[in-house]
Amino acid sequence: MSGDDLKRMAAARAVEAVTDGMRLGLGTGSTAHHFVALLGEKVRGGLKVTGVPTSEATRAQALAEGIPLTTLDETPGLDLTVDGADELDATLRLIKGGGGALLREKIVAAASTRMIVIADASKKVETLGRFALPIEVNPFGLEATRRAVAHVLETHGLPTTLRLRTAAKDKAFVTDGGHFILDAELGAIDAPEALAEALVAVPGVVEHGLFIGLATGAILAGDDGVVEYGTI
Ligand SMILES: O=C[C@H](O)[C@H](O)[C@H](O)COP(=O)(O)O
Repeated sequence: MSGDDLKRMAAARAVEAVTDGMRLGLGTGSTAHHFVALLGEKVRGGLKVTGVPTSEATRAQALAEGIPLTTLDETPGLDLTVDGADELDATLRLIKGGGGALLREKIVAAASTRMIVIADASKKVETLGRFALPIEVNPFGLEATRRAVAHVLETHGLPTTLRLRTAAKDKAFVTDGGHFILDAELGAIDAPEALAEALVAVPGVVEHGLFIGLATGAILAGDDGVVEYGTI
């Protein structure tokens, strides 16, 4: 089975957890894309939900699918967010932001009673850090912020190389919020909670891709089938 088939399989299981009247956070990325497409089919079949998209890309997809949308200003509390992840560990700590949507994803997940992660089974790791940690920063003072972030990494015994994420033609990638992303190749993050706290304390850091205490369940699809963790 292809990786994309596995993502769709995980998304299909998550759609089963959606019930009439739910206020949903709609994730971003290739796995969440399957979820939004499958949810759209259900909505066209009569399911009544409202969604808050976590990116402009997901907003456009959800609108095309006919999914009614709301905002966190109109609807500050959500029942369930379904989103992909770049990595997750056994305690449902995540790295997210490979697609650059981490800030809105984290705000939406934090506003949700439940968050279900959907992914192919290859995303599960023993120790977070194989995937480069995205750190979203304000463009103002980029070099000073980069130095301060490198210092935090050094004090946590981690590699300090930070790569400014680029888009087409070597231009800096710009998030939906107008920020840049520094990707940190860390290898293994032994103390994600401490690192998360230290990173948000750096002026200029808007958010980082460590999602801790947000996911309440996970659906992972592998060649042997679907495995669920936590509460679905
Ligand atoms: O910024 C992007 C998000 O955090 C995605 O949910 C994450 O990168 C996983 O994406 P995918 O499902 O495409 O692997």
